[in-house]
Amino acid sequence: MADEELPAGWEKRLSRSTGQHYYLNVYTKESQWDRPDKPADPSGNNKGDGPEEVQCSHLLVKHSGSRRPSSWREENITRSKEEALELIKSYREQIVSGKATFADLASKYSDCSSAKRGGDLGPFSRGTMQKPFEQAAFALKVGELSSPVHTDSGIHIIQRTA
Ligand SMILES: O=C(CCc1ccccc1)N[C@H](Cc1nc2ccccc2[nH]1)C(=O)O
Repeated sequence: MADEELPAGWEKRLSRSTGQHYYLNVYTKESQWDRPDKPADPSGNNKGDGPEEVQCSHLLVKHSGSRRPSSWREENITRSKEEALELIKSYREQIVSGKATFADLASKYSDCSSAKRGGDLGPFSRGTMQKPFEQAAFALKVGELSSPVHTDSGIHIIQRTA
C-alpha cells in the first residue's frame, strides 16, 4: 500500500545506524522519529523543545541478546542480560562514588568502538541514535549520568558532556 502523503515540508529518511525511518523538516533540518501530522514549521526556533544537539559519552556492556554480540574486547560475547546489568550498575557506582572516572572505565570495559575515545560519541542530533538512547541522552543535563539504558546493542550508561 502506497505510503500516505506526508504533510508539506517533510521528507522521510532512513537512519543508517538503526535502520528505522525518521522524518526531516526540510526547512530547519531538524529530525524526528514520529510521523508528522501537520506541515513542517519553516521557523528556526525549536519552541523550547530542548537542545537540537547534545554531546555524550557512553559505556556499553553487550550481552548474548545484543544485535551484534561481539566487540573489540571480546569476539563472542556470551554474558546474560542480567550479568550485563550487574556489571553496568557496578561501573555506575564506581563513577558516582568517585572511585573511577567515566573515561577510565569506558576505555577499559565498553563494548563499543568509542571506548578508544573514553566513550565519547561526539555531538549528535535527534534521529541519529536508537530511540531509547536518544530519549535518555536528550533528557540529561550537561554533566549528568544516566541510569542503565537498554537498546538493541546492549546496556549503556550515558554521560552528557555538552
Ligand atoms: O554503533 C557503534 C559505533 C558508535 C560510535 C559513534 C560515534 C563514534 C564512535 C562510535 N558501535 C556499536 C555499539 C553501539 N551501539 C550504540 C547505540 C547508541 C549509541 C552508541 C552505540 N554504540 C558496535 O560496535 O556494535
